Amino acid sequence: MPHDPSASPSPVAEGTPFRCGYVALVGRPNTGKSTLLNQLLGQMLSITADRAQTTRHRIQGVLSRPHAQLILVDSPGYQTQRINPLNKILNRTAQSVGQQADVVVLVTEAGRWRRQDDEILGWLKGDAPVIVALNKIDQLRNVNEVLPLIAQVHEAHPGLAAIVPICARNGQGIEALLDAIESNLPEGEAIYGEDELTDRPERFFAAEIVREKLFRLLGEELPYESTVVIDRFEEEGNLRRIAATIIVERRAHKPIVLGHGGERIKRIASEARQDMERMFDGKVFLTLWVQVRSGWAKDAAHLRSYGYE
Ligand SMILES: Nc1nc2c(ncn2[C@@H]2O[C@H](COP(=O)(O)OP(=O)(O)OP(=O)(O)O)[C@@H](O)[C@H]2O)c(=O)[nH]1
Repeated sequence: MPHDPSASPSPVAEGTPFRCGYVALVGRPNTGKSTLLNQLLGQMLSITADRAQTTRHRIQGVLSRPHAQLILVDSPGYQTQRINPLNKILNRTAQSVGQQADVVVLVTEAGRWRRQDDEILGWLKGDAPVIVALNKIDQLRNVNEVLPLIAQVHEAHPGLAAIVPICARNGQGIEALLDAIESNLPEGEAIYGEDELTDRPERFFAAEIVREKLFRLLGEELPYESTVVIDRFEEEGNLRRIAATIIVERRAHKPIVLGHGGERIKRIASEARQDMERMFDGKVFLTLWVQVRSGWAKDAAHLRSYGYE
């Protein structure tokens, strides 16, 4: 809406503007991305299943702050890094992530700057603002040891939005990192309303874990229009009984997901169950089905037209 200078200023114009956008964590293996994500997860909300499953992003959670909504997304490179040669992945990550995210956080290690870190930064140039998180500062003898590295990275990559030393394991520096991310997000209203967010993320994560296994084990064969629905999620003490359905659009997709003699679906189920047991810290009985439901993708396309993706 055009600004009318004669109108009395809105509260937003007077105060801090609200910011909202997609944030991606990238980096070479073992730098602490998962640990950082877990550190953030404690503060994050998840999205109700319908909305999350319309997307090609893997949304990991939404962080609501007084003046910002941060939507953490996974990058394709991050998802596939275990089944692809490193360079191909980093390249792919860098190529796609700038288009996917409004802010990119390169997670690397304070004591171990590598040539690959420079390469990733080179690839990321020109897209979204990039913040470098120098992780594992607890491994330094003295935290001031990080200062020369900050100067060095700053000189080599003057376009960086921020360089923030952190310890993903104990949470040190995380607030500063969040502030840096927030100030680099575009101004805009929250994408997710309160009614779309839940503070009971387990169900959501169960679906996400199955989706991740599908992605990892099917790779290029993964039918574009597939989704995962949690049919049942029951807790009995430390045991969770979870039933999930992988929905595909065409009959021909079903054998791809099942694999020869059902081998693939068994592996998806077994790996997903192990991840869930780790995440939920308890026993999991997982039942997995594959169902053909023509037409569901049209609904998804309809939801996408709300502007998501
Ligand atoms: N000392 C220390 N170790 C950390 C910190 N953050 C992560 N680590 C350790 O670094 C190792 C790798 O951490 P992950 O979080 O799995 O790293 P990642 O980048 O997700 O790894 P990939 O999944 O291989 O890409 C683990 O052993 C973590 O415990 C930290 O702040 N300090």
